[in-house]
Amino acid sequence: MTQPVTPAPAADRTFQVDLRGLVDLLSHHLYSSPRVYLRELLQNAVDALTARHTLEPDAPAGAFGVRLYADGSAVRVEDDGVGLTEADVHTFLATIGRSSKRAEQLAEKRGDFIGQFGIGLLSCFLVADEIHVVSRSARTPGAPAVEWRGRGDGSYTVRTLPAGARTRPGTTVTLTPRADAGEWTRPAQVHALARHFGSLLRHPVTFSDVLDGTGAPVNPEPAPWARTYPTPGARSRALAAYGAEVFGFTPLDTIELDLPAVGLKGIACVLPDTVPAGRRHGHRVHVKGMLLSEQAEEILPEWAFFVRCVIDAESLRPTASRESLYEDDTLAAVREALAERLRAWIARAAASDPDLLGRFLQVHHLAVKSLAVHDDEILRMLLPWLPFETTDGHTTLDEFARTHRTVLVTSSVEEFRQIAAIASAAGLGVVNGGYTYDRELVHRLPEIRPEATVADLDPATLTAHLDPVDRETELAAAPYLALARDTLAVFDCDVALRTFQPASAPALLMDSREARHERTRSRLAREQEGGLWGDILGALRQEAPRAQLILNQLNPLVRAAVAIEEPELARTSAEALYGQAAMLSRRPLRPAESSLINRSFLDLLAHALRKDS
Ligand SMILES: Nc1ncnc2c1ncn2[C@@H]1O[C@H](COP(=O)(O)OP(=O)(O)OP(=O)(O)O)[C@@H](O)[C@H]1O
Repeated sequence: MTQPVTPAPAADRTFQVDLRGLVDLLSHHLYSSPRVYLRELLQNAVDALTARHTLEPDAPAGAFGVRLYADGSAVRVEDDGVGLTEADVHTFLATIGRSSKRAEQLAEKRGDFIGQFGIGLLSCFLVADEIHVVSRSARTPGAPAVEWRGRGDGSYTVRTLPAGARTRPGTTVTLTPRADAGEWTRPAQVHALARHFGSLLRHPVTFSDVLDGTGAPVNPEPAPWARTYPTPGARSRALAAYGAEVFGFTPLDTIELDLPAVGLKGIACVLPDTVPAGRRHGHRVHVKGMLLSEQAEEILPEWAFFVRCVIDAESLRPTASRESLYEDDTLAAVREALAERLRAWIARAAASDPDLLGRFLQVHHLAVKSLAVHDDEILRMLLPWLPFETTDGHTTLDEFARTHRTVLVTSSVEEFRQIAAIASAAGLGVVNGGYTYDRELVHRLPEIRPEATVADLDPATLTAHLDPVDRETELAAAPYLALARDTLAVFDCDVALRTFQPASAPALLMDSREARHERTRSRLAREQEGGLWGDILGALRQEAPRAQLILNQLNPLVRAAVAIEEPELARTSAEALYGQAAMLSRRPLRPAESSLINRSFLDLLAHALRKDS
């Protein structure tokens, strides 16, 4: 008997990490641009100040700060923050993915800090091969100052410094940029980046150009919404000026945003120009003053594409790259609350500032229409004010409904073009329902104006309402109509004679897109007769609806045409009437139609010249 083989216990092993590869991956592939190294250094310094203030709660607000220095050959960031002991350096600085900001025994809450992942410092390898840190801990005042040098290959050294090396608590990080990173580390650029990322930071930050000895505060003033102003007018002018400075346009209006629950403040700038529907703009998002993203889309719903915002929030969570926000419940609630704020602004304008509302709708009616389709409240507030194309020109629906008890609406722009002139001559009020949202919105008018009636208008309905001609005229015109039908048979077009206003319109071409598609399909089925496609297309066949050319008996040209005796000229005149009516409908012409228009024009010209000679 053979003994069962007992498998040897599996040995526990540990992943091997190629440090150089890991550092390269995190530092080069997480961030969008090398410039973020400065944001990460500033953020670490600011987080260290936050920890220091928690440690020394009685210290005055501006007691601890951050100082940046650059001279073209080095960038130095010095802070009066909480600092590090040698043990801290091993644990936090030298361990990728370890962050002091997650440690549970901390008095501060994790939410007090901007950082949390323990990888931000690696971004320094985007511009330098070595990170040099000197630090003294405020938590352990007796501990000596410590020096750490971390290199891009994953190696590092630590040593304690002599007692006099750094007397005050805090940390200094020095980078010696690589030759290829000069663009990001020259003094003027460091200053510009510090202002870009740090202009709203709440701790004092200064910049010094060591070469020319100049220095300047990076964030000399609080955020514009945190300042006090002599009057409400001065406040709104200052906020608009700030919007113009950051976005490069003068806002049509500036909406203040304030959500105390998440410590969010900021402004929404209403764009002064139309934006293509659906195109979303990025917003500038600061967290605890630090600029995280200029292109954050996620703080507002899609319909809000008529504003760009600058916000500063306490409790939104950035992702590891820091260039977007975590999609969590807080973000969803913020989005909802900000949307509510924009709605309230629209409601206020509709209720009490018709001038502002008019300017807003002139530019953004498309955005508002897309919003009104899904939002009953906006629909109720704004539908009467929205502009539509109608047989009375461009007008608001409210105005239009006042003169037309029954509002007729077409389902395509083409149909509107075909029948607008005739319908308005007959006293009918028609709205062009062919543009996105328009037909749907017009049909909802009775919800807010119960006295209004809305009905669809299609070409067939209108044709039925055109007056027939008397029997005698019909008989006299029969030969011409037969010839015209024969000439236009290639376009599947019937020809009829009616009387309608305006008399100046010689002919109407009644056709719809569906009818044209149906005719194309039938034609293909005929061409493919017998084949697989012929069977399939044939099975789908319906009675192919025909186009209709309706000639206007009231029009002098038509009267002259039906009396033409010369058959060639009669054919040409029918073609010319068809071509003119097709052009008036402004739909794209088929190649056969374009050549028909060409041919009939040249024939008529030749005829006229022959007659004159
Ligand atoms: N200026 C500083 N002062 C004190 N401690 C610092 C400073 N800079 C870095 N540290 C320490 O090094 C740790 C790692 O920093 P790093 O920037 O890599 O990550 P983080 O800030 O914790 O998180 P994130 O990756 O989200 O930025 C920090 O948690 C902190 O303990």
